[in-house]
Amino acid sequence: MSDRENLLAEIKSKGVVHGKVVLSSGKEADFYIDLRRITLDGTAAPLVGRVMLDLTEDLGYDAVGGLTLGADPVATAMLHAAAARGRALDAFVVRKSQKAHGMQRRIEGPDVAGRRVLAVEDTSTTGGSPLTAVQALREAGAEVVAVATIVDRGAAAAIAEAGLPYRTAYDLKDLGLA
Ligand SMILES: O=P(O)(O)OC[C@H]1O[C@H](OP(=O)(O)OP(=O)(O)O)[C@H](O)[C@@H]1O
Ligand SMILES: O=C(O)c1cc(=O)[nH]c(=O)[nH]1
Repeated sequence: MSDRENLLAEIKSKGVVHGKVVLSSGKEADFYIDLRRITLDGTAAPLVGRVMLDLTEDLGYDAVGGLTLGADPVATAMLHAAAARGRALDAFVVRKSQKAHGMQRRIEGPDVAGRRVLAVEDTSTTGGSPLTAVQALREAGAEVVAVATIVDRGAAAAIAEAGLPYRTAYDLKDLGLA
């Protein structure tokens, strides 16, 4: 099986939780896709790195990250998968608010100013989380080339409205949820 097929099987078996939940946006849903159970899983996380690199390989970026916490292990999986392929790819973490002490940074990691960066998420429903990261990255002087998620739950229109390309490895149909 390919990495993409293997990762889909991992998500279906370990990441989908059925039952009433309140989402980040405040909306209610009948299922939750808990991708922390995938991006922090020793078998699935390396697949995440390779699948997300393959999905975005034509985009020409040299740093990757997004809004903490969901985006963080996606970005580091990509960093390590890129290193294994001989490619130097930096990661960064966008804080939900600027740190009040220490370096007082909103974006942690190597500087992103003047660089082409990819904004990632584990999953997105409204686009709100990746677009918050995009705004912070643009304020920091980065050029955001696109947004990419592992599983899309419906964020395409919001991301297109922000003028950005959007890539997703899987949608709800792939998971048998739509
Ligand atoms: O904002 P949306 O585009 O609709 O996407 C949904 C968000 O919900 C989850 O994070 P959550 O807000 O639960 O926070 P966490 O990453 O800190 O767990 C997920 O990781 C996305 O960031
Ligand atoms: O919209 C969300 O908050 C959300 C949905 C989902 O399936 N998984 C997740 O982590 N967040």
